[in-house]
Amino acid sequence: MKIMKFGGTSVGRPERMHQVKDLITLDNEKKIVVLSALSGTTNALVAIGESLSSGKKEEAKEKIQSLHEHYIQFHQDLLSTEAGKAKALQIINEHFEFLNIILKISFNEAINKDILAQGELLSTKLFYTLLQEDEVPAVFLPALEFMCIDENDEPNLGRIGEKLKAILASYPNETVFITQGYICKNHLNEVDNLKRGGSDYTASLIGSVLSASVVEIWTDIDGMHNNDPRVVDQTRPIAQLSFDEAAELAYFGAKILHPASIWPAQSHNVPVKLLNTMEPSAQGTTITGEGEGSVGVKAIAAKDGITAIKIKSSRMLLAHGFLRKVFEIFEKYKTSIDMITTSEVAISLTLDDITHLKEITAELQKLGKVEVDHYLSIICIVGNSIMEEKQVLNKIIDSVEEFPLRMVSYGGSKHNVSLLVDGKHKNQALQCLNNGLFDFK
Ligand SMILES: Nc1ncnc2c1ncn2[C@@H]1O[C@H](COP(=O)(O)OP(=O)(O)O)[C@@H](O)[C@H]1O
Ligand SMILES: N[C@@H](CC(=O)OP(=O)(O)O)C(=O)O
Repeated sequence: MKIMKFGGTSVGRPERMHQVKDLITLDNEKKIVVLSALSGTTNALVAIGESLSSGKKEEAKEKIQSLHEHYIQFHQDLLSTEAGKAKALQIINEHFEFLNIILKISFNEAINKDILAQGELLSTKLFYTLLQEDEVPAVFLPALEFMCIDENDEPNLGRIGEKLKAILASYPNETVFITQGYICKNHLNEVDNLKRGGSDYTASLIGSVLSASVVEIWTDIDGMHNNDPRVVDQTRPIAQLSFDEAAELAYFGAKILHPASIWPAQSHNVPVKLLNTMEPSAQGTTITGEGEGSVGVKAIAAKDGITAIKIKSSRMLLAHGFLRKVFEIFEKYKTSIDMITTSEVAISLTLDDITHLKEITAELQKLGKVEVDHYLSIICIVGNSIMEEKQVLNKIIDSVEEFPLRMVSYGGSKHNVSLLVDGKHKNQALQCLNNGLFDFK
């Protein structure tokens, strides 16, 4: 059994959906095909939810109308028979009728989650209609029947596995199963989701519970690049990464992968491949337990919107138990820390979730003087045992010498060096690191 996940860019145009159909029918291996919403759809649904939450019903109505028109055009280009088109139109109209009904009722967070789920429901149903039109045998597998998260929003692997295996057992002879990425049920049995970009996570969770042969993430680029191709000139795909390297890159901003999508595959040692739907023969990136191979810098990623907190106290570090008190405050507000450095009189740490910043700083002020800086970026340089490579830190520091460094984290893991810079310097710093650390001759 293999898992093939196709992102929004791979299903966002009718001709690309046809390519996806060709790719999933190339071999006879049993496969679960996980689809995201058409590119742009989840953003549009988020915008509809925002209009509704601020009481702007007319605005929401216009946004629903314009998305509806997009789908009407899409199905006409996707399908060729009158029967196929009629079926697709009926699906589209049902989902947009639902959105229009929501306009008339009072809005809340649970309804918002229902709105966000429409994208993946539409893409999978339209794709399934295309398969039916072309007489490709396949089973439609509703993710809401097996994908679930607990009261801490964590996937419940045991239950997912049990439910999914029970459903699959009723189709012993079928080879192609189509399901939705991103969406799930929560502990209240309401529709929920795995957070933005979460279809990769769906694929990896399924791959893990079924001990799949591989999880393939099909997207619009030929694998994980050594730097962010959206902002850096001259980047190249990396053929091989270890799970740890890939997890660090995803966590620190490499948009090609959802940050949580590595651990499920890693826990069952299922290889993950990043492949290009538009160029299926390209090698892509293979992520396994043994990415080890060559020592050295492999890639750079960056995470924006970081907040740094400095706690200064002359009574501090020599007093044992001080760090525990600081960490307990973050634990109380379920807020995780990314980077941390300490000195004799101060601790600096970074957060990307500032939902509870006010409460956290109020409590930290009881321990010392607190300074808060916003709009920072963490740049993460990842590679196998990079600390063993001579001069690596020198090269990194030399490359970014023109930018003030707010924090440097070295030694926390042998795979990673992290720098904290002002967000306005991020793009330039990424380019300078690319020039200083990689050879493009
Ligand atoms: N290090 C990186 N390597 C490859 N792609 C990256 C990297 N950092 C950012 N990206 C961006 O990630 C995009 C693919 O992710 P995404 O848009 O979520 O695709 P999909 O719609 O298939 O889920 C690429 O088009 C690329 O611009
Ligand atoms: N459609 C969802 C889930 C997702 O994973 O999308 P993509 O695979 O296009 O990043 C989102 O946009 O967040």
